[in-house]
Amino acid sequence: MADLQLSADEEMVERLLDAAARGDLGQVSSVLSRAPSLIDRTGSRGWTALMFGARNGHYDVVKELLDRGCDRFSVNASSQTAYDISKFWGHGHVCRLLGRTDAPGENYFGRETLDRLSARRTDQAWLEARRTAADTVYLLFSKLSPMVSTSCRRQGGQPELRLCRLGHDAVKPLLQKPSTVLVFLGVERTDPPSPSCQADEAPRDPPAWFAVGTEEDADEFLAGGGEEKRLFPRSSHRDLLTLSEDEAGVVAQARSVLAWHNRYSFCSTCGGGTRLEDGGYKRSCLNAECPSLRGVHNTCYPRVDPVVIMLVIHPDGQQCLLGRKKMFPAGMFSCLAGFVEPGETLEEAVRRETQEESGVKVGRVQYVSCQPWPMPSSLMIGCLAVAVTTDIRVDENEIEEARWFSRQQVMDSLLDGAQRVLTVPPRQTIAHQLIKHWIGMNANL
Ligand SMILES: NC(=O)C1=CN([C@@H]2O[C@H](COP(=O)(O)OP(=O)(O)OC[C@H]3O[C@@H](n4cnc5c(N)ncnc54)[C@H](OP(=O)(O)O)[C@@H]3O)[C@@H](O)[C@H]2O)C=CC1
Ligand SMILES: [Mg+2]
Ligand SMILES: [Mg+2]
Ligand SMILES: [Mg+2]
Ligand SMILES: [Zn+2]
Repeated sequence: MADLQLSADEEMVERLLDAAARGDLGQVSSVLSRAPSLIDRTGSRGWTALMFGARNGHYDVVKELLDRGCDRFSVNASSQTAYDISKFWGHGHVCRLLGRTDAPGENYFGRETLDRLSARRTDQAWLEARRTAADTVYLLFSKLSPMVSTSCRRQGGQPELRLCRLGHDAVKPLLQKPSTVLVFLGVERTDPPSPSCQADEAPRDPPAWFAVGTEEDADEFLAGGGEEKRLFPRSSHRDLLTLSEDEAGVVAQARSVLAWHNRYSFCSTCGGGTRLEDGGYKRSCLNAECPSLRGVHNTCYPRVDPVVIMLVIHPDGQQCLLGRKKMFPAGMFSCLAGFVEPGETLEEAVRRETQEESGVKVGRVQYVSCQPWPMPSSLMIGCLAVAVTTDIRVDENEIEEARWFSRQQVMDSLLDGAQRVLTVPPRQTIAHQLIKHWIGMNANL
């Protein structure tokens, strides 16, 4: 009986997906009126009805699915949303309907979920009151790895990770250890108070968030999760990419600052001991004679390392230059990248790193968007660059191979097609977004 029900469901899903792909609004509405729960069901390679409608530019179908509350952010096996698909195939009217609620140019790790309230970092009394407030959220990091819980819901085959939010009581013993680092991350963003609020009611501070960092194993915390399975992921590069966009933004901030504390416990000018200040955003030298305390004391603040990352376009406009490092998985190629050096403009860094790594000379450089990359503190500055020469000679210390790939080859890889000759990095990387940006620049695709 259960099998029969299952196959009846599957048949309905097939009918729904087929109707969405054909633009048959009547059929889509009729299936969903009878079985509303099928709205986000997927067919082969994770395609939903919304994606099929978006792929073929069926405005009415997309609108109907959105009105019925479908999940506009679900991704297929190639990590594309319905928006990505409609943009890729040039259906501008459907793109506008699907409208992005994220800011233009926003990348993974880039979302400012909290209000950092940096002016409050020096207000000791306020910080102390927030530390012990009942609604304060603590994120625990052990050896720079955040404590997360796994959910049953699977996204692209991987379990979804969520940050564990602890209260003050849970972390109190840890906060008393001198080696523990505490960083004030900010407060939750709230809507402005509604006019119905009593004028004489004092506005309450929104919940504050702190990051607690320890270099010790903190496995005793893993047991406190009840039903949920808690863990400290050990592969930061891979596991951190499975957080939600909101949580990834908080982790980018917290992990970078904690990594700085971890590596800079002593004064870099005189080697003396240091004291934590400004809610964990400053380390001042304890030696009153230290030059780091006079003039510009920028050594006291967390570091950010600017890195240019560039998609270099062939002078014919139809190919792009991608390279692979030895450590990349087989078949994966990515944009070239390199650290900006002191006294260098972004444009010059793009030209220098491209020539060093591939031998290709670059002319015009255009900024696209940027991405904090908290492993440990890079700021990836994404650019498109136009090559003026095409011969490739790789720097084998850095790059194993670099090649020109045609627009079609890149499209096949983004769509996970059978003709794929390369794999591009996952959607959470700015490299992926730059590649997609270039493909999307041609509206006829
Ligand atoms: N989000 C994304 O899409 C991508 C992110 N990245 C990130 O960009 C960063 C830089 O790219 P990469 O190609 O390695 O850079 P580079 O091409 O500049 O080469 C890196 C090497 O240069 C040396 N180096 C020079 N200055 C610095 C500095 N300030 N910090 C660290 N190393 C420095 C290091 O050598 P040594 O170790 O011998 O001292 C390092 O191995 C990496 O951290 C990488 O994780 C890269 C590509 C894609
Ligand atoms: Mg380099
Ligand atoms: Mg490089
Ligand atoms: Mg370099
Ligand atoms: Zn000092």
